[in-house]
Amino acid sequence: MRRDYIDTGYSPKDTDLTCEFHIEPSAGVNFEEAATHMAGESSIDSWTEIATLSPELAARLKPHVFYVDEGSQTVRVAYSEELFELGSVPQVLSAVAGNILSMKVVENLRLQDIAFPKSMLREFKGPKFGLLGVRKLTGVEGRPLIGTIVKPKVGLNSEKHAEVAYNSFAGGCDLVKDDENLTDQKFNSFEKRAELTLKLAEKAEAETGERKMYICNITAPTCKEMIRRMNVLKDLGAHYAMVDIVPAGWTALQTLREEVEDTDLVLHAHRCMHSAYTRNPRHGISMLVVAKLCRLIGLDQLHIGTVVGKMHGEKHEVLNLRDECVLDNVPADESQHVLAQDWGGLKPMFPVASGGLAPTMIPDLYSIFGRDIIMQFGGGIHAHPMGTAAGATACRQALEATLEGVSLQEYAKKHKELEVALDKWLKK
Ligand SMILES: O=C(O)[C@H](O)COP(=O)(O)O
Ligand SMILES: [Mg+2]
Repeated sequence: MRRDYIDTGYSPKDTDLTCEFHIEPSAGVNFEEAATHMAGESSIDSWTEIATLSPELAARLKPHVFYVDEGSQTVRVAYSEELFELGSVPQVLSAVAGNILSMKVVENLRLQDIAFPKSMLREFKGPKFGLLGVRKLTGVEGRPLIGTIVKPKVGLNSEKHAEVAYNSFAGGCDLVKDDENLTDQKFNSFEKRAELTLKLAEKAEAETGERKMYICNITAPTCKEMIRRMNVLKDLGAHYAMVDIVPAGWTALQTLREEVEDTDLVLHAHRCMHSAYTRNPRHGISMLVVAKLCRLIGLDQLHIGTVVGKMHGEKHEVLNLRDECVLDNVPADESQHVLAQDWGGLKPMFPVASGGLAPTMIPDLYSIFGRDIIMQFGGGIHAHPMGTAAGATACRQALEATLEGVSLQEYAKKHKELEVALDKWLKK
């Protein structure tokens, strides 16, 4: 063993950042050796003994692998806070999810969770609005929010896009958002779409007496351009902006969060592309880590999966994400690779279920997530045989039925839009 990083007698300090990893050593490498290499490479060490690393420096900054379970291929490592730039998500990831994922000594390696110390939490603002702020802004209390994604994902011009959004609002949607791959294309420019859609959101508000929020995607090639788009939205009177968190990157998210201080926009986080590194259960970074970084940085709403829809993710994993979004104190759950996290007063995020949902799934969604969830329906609204507005109405009817404890079939007897939705999506 090159270094004494395996230290199962060590108790992590309050100021340590701790990580849980799943490790599969490569053939011929023993488990503790792989863990030692991984701990060293993610902190102070190199592939060979380095003369420039004095015993004093190593003693002060060395990682402590304080939990080792070869059977479950799990280790936990405590890192001194001194190793980190406390307010920098990119720097933390360059350390604990950086070179180590590429090392030959491991066949597979996955960062399962990071527990952040208070000293680090203090460097981040967390969400400006979060769950309670969104409830206040939308005026929706005591029930899940209903949202949609304008479909088709891309291709509609700005006028048509705004019209589809208007129909969704008029039918009963609280929120209407862009799809992840709609940004600023020739057929539908950012500026024109934002202007027309926000105008029709206002019209729908006046007609329905409900708050109607349009969530425009500001994902762009540079942070400078994203900030410009945020300011365009602010000047148009918008309350929201959406960003594709993984394609845009962590530095961009931290930059946008700073801009929220001036623009006062709620940040909706679309997690598209996360599965490039979260889906393989044996390698990469878990979605739990992604969710925690989003809360730390201060995004307000985050897609966490659907359980019953089209997106990958077992119920227990999705519920762990939900808990990490909303709880002030997350208890440790060894079997789920969840470390305890006291969020130190950072506000909860509003979890979003989106992808492959139909109004017929609302009772299941409600029993899985409860009331603090944003339910989003794309195809489940725009494919309604009576059109978009009826699709949105069917969702509101299904939610009313669920909240009243009435079956959808019973409620549909007096609610045509729901009846048609059941006919389409239940009898297939
Ligand atoms: O961005 C999303 O969440 C998806 O576009 C949802 O669309 P769907 O409901 O049609 O799957
Ligand atoms: Mg989408």
